[in-house]
Amino acid sequence: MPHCASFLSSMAQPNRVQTLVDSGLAVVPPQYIQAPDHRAGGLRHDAAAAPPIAVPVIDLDPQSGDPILDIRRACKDWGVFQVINHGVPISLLEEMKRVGLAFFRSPTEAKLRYACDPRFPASEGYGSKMLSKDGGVLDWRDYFDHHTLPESRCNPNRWPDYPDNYRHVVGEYSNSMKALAQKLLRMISISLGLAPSYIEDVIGEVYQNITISYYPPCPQPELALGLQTHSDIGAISLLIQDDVGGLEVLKDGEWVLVQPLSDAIIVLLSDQTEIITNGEYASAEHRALVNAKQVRLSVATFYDPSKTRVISPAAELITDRSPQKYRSVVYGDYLSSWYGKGPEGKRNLDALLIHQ
Ligand SMILES: O=C(O)CCC(=O)C(=O)O
Ligand SMILES: [Fe+2]
Repeated sequence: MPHCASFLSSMAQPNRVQTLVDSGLAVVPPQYIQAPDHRAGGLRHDAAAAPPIAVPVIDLDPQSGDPILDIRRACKDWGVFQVINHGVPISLLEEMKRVGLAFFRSPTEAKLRYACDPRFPASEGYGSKMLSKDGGVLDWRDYFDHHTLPESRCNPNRWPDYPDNYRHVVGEYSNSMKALAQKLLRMISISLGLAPSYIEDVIGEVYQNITISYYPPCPQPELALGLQTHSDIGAISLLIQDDVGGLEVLKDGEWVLVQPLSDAIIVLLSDQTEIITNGEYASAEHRALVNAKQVRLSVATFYDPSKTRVISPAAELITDRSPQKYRSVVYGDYLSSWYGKGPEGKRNLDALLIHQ
């Protein structure tokens, strides 16, 4: 029975936002409508409304001076900054976005060959719903998640094989992001007076995931979010975005748009860095807005500890004036709680707070 067969195949293929949009949707389905106090009102493309404050841009070129002081200030005041002259070829940033977009522009059946397994959170591949819990508001986003490090979990055969150079580009991009994350974590450790390798030593063997996010145009952008408010879970995230704009970070209670800069890489401090630094540097709360007209694409590289690592505040940063703020946590436990409950701002980090 054709009717039955098509019903079964739609059951087997979880919805993607892009498929909904391609079906000619004029309104946002109820599962994607945010509660009124979570709504962003959509992306305001209003040239006159230049932000009164902007996310810091730090030049990493050693000829331009010592960036450690700038990094300290940006980590303390923002938890997010953009870096330029970072050593990663701009052509590689462009190529990474280009192959990602080509994958999302390919036919649905071709994309579904790489569908992630919806039974497991953060499973590799093409997906849309990130959290394992049911009933939460859904993000207006599709994604492709690649497991890139350690080598034992990296299998490029599970990545798209088109365009021809897709797998090669992701491999090169992974190497470049690893080198940049190591450089930044060393600078961040130094900026706190810790040994340069301090944060890397706590993290242990690195787990790196590269997630391409694809945000289709949204018929009612004022009602939905591309990605709900969250801070990233691991140690540090490196993000590139196209020129559409939509990433916002929370700064002193105000949402600030991260201005797209084609040669920059956005650095977001994540929750484990907040714990290790005993709250000296807080992880960045951020969200992604959608808009009615344009597709938006970003590529996030997450640099995270191994699941068995115990993450604790650095003893060197605990003093009488700054007592221990967080309990220690096994990273794998933190991860399970996050994927089970969802972010809701920073609730998973708040659960570790030691109340003085
Ligand atoms: O698309 C963006 O700008 C944000 C992506 C992000 O925050 C994430 O993947 O965790
Ligand atoms: Fe994020």
